[in-house]
Amino acid sequence: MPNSKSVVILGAGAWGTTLAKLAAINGNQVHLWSRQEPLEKILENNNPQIILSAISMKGVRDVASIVQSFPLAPQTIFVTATKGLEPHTTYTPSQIWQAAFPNHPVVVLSGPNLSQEIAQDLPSATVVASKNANAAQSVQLVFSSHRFRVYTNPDPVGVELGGTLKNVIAIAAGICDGLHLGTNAKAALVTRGLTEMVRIGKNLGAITETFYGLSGLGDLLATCNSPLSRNYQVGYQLANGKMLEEVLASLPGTAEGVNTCRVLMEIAKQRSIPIPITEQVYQLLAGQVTPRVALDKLMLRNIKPEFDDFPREQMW
Ligand SMILES: NC(=O)C1=CN([C@@H]2O[C@H](COP(=O)(O)OP(=O)(O)OC[C@H]3O[C@@H](n4cnc5c(N)ncnc54)[C@H](OP(=O)(O)O)[C@@H]3O)[C@@H](O)[C@H]2O)C=CC1
Ligand SMILES: O=C(CO)COP(=O)(O)O
Repeated sequence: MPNSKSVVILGAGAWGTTLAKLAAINGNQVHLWSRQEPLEKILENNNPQIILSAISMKGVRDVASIVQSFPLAPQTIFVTATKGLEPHTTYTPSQIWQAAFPNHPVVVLSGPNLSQEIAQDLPSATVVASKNANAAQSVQLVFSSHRFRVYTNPDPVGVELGGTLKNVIAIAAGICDGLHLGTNAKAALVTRGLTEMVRIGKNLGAITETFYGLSGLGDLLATCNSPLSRNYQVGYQLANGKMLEEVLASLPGTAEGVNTCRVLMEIAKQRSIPIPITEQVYQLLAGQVTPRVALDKLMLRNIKPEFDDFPREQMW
């Protein structure tokens, strides 16, 4: 294949395995790494043009520092598909990769991508975002197929935060469905959840419009409406009376929203950003409130205008 690339995928979990298949379908030479094997051989023998990380948030920094110890071609592109935030530093995965490899292009891949559906060959779309347009376009070509439509976007911060912040709202959506609160409640929750995502995103330097695209609203809808989502499952099972430890132990894979929620509360406190839904999810995960009390606390907040920053000329 003339445009075939050497692609190393780090993390042989649900998402890494699915992305490896998508890249292989297009004739790329794909090498999937799980931490049971030595990374050295894969990196040294294959001269990767693209290194994609689908590692859970908790492993990103360690894996990035292992990769740092190997010589790489200067044009090697890093792609990150992790949806999480690092505790304490509050870094996003792409910030960790960019800090470890300051001279390499970094691309964020994120969208409404429940891996089980993609693995069944169902149609799906995603976004690849980077400050480096050429790098984003290269990654777009690697993964685009008749079943996986890949868009480029110049706002990596917004794309990455969309995929990360929606996980907390998906926990809340699972609670909403687990309590059988109805379609009106779910619509209100998801819409106000998007408002929280935009508020945090803008504060962290994202472009607002990005949150209304695939990686924001798109992923929010997919994750808040699917029992395939691990984050949704956390909320649903908590609403049905299970303990958090019990839910996490039985979950197939990682629910990043649990840790993301804790990190978001730190960010919101430092920057005085109001995020009431996230705050109730946080208190629920910490065992400080029951689902019903969290609901009442949200419904009984002070009444207020719908939008924080409606255009001045449109106000009364
Ligand atoms: N599944 C999905 O539908 C999607 C997932 N994502 C995101 O992708 C990321 C991975 O998700 P997913 O594949 O589903 O999760 P899984 O739990 O299935 O896999 C997690 C992966 O991370 C690796 N890992 C975990 N901790 C460490 C560590 N300390 N050091 C090295 N490797 C580690 C695991 O390795 P090992 O197997 O050796 O434990 C495994 O390869 C998450 O951030 C998730 O939000 C994004 C889009 C879709
Ligand atoms: O990010 C995802 C879909 O886009 C996967 O969601 P979960 O991690 O909640 O399963």
